[in-house]
Amino acid sequence: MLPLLSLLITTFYLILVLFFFWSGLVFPNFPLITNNLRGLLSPPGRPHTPAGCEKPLSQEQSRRVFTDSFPVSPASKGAEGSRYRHRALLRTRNPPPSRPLTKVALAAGRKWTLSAAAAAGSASPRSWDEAEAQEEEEAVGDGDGDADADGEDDPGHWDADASDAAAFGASGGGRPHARSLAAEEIRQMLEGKPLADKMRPDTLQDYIGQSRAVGQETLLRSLLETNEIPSLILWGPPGCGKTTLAHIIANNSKKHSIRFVTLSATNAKTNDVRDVIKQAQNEKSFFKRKTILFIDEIHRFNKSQQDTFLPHVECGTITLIGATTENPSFQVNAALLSRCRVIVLEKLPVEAMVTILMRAINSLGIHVLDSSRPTDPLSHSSNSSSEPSVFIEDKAVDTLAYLSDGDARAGLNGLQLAVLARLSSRKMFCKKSGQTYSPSRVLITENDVKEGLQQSHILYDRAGEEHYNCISALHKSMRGSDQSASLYWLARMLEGGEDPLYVARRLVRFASEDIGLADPSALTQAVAAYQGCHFIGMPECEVLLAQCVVYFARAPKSIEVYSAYNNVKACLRNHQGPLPPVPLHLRNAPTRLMKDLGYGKGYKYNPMYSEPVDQEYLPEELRGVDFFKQRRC
Ligand SMILES: Nc1ncnc2c1ncn2[C@@H]1O[C@H](COP(=O)(O)OP(=O)(O)OP(=O)(O)O)[C@@H](O)[C@H]1O
Repeated sequence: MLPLLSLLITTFYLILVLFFFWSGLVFPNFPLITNNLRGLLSPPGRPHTPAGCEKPLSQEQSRRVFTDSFPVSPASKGAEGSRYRHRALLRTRNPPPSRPLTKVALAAGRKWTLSAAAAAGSASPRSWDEAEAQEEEEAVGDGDGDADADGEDDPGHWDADASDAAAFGASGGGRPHARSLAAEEIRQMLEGKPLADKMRPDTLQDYIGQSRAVGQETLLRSLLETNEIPSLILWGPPGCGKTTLAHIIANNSKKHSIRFVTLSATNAKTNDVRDVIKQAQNEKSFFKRKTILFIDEIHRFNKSQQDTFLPHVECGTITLIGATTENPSFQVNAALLSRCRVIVLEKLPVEAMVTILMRAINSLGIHVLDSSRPTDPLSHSSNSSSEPSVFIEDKAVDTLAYLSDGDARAGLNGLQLAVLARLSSRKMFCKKSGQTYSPSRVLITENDVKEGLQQSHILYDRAGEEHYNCISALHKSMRGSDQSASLYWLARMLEGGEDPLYVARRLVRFASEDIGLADPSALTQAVAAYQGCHFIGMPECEVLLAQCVVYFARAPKSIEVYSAYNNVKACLRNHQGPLPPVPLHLRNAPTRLMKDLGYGKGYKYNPMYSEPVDQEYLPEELRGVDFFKQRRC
């Protein structure tokens, strides 16, 4: 009886455990893995069709899905990341029939075309949209880099980038005309994910500019090509391509079975880092698999968090790639810095910006209008298509390239906003008129792109290095009596959102440090400007600061007091032993006792003398020292 009972209990528990595994409660990936394991084990003649997949997967695809089913990093949110990849692979097999035309469909070597998509009507559009919405949520929740660097991107999308580049000659700066697309199609393509993200290149061939860092002859390029990735700190202004370079390295390393894990210092905790390191150690010891850890905005980790990486970078458990907009000499631990190669990425030059913008414009199917040929595209009726074509002035592209100030993200997103705004306003007009829509063409002008960019092109980081760079440039321009440069740096800070009181405080200091007694009223001016800023605030106070800055640039300069005072400070700091006592005759004697002790004795009260008074004011041992002439005492 007893053995039967224990057999029953054991069987019950076994069923319970199996149920938990199967339902994914204990190990959320289990159903996914078993589903795909079936595919892996299925005989070559009978390819396996996983749930949700219209067509059967080949054995190789099943194998990829199977291995990808395991969580690889906390950044990929474990099971969620693998589900994402799973769906992504399904997506390549089952393109959504209802999905609007994406740039995938525009490029040569496209994955599917509009008509092909329309023909493949069996997959449920509803479930497809739901899956996509969920994926987008996950991508937002995980942070940008997670999705990108862990290989969780939509393969259809990213694969298309490479073919886009091939189709449009991405590295060339020319402006080939794109295939005409209807405005509505373009609008749909632009909605959702930012254009900058959609256009992120996958390969070094598509990575524009930055030739000093990753040009043909550079060491980094050869290291990347041979997949010998050293620990790196990528330093450069926003939107210059740091994350993109990491994304390219990630793509490359995946081909060589190297794990690439992404964390962002804005939301990752020390424990997340520890988890990654632990996993990297396991991978290294059990599977001899390397791990590259990409930390976006590494400067946001404090010194002790940065210390966590040190021993693991040192012993090669992880290869660290950090991205920062801040000067790493100040923001990254010296010990960590000495173990990494610092790659300085620069603001993208205008030509590179034009190339990047043209790649996007072409992929959107927008026509560039040559301003040297004065034709009015709006006056022509549309061609064969019932919808209008979209045009952009070539000078609008140039302006966008100039104004985005080397920030490709600002440029691409500015383009996206300009096009969307133009297309939406056209739509509104149609609604108001209440008439049937008559086909016309849409032109994006220079003004549209300026509005699209708005203020975002002014590069100014109030909390970071740019703040110090600009105030230093202002100070030096005033010292050098260059009034135009002084005004320029002032405006650059104020337009970038700098606190006017911060500038005013610097002016108070400048009045004494650089003008000093050459024009003592400078200090009055500066204090008045400070108070004026305090009273009226921005934007009214900008002219107060401008007046003060120009006054200072024009004023005579003297550092006499400033340097003499520095000499005194140096004298005090260098003094050996106890400081000399205050001479008795200079001491005040408010009480009888003090008088009896000799305080104030022999002091000559100057107003009582008609002649200059011969009296010592310095301590005995400093007699005769002139701080205005000599530094040593
Ligand atoms: N060198 C480049 N070639 C082609 N496209 C680029 C390049 N640099 C940037 N881009 C485009 O600009 C977008 C933003 O670039 P990225 O995210 O790499 O900037 P970043 O330097 O990491 O900026 P941040 O410091 O603000 O994170 C990319 O998605 C890509 O579309």
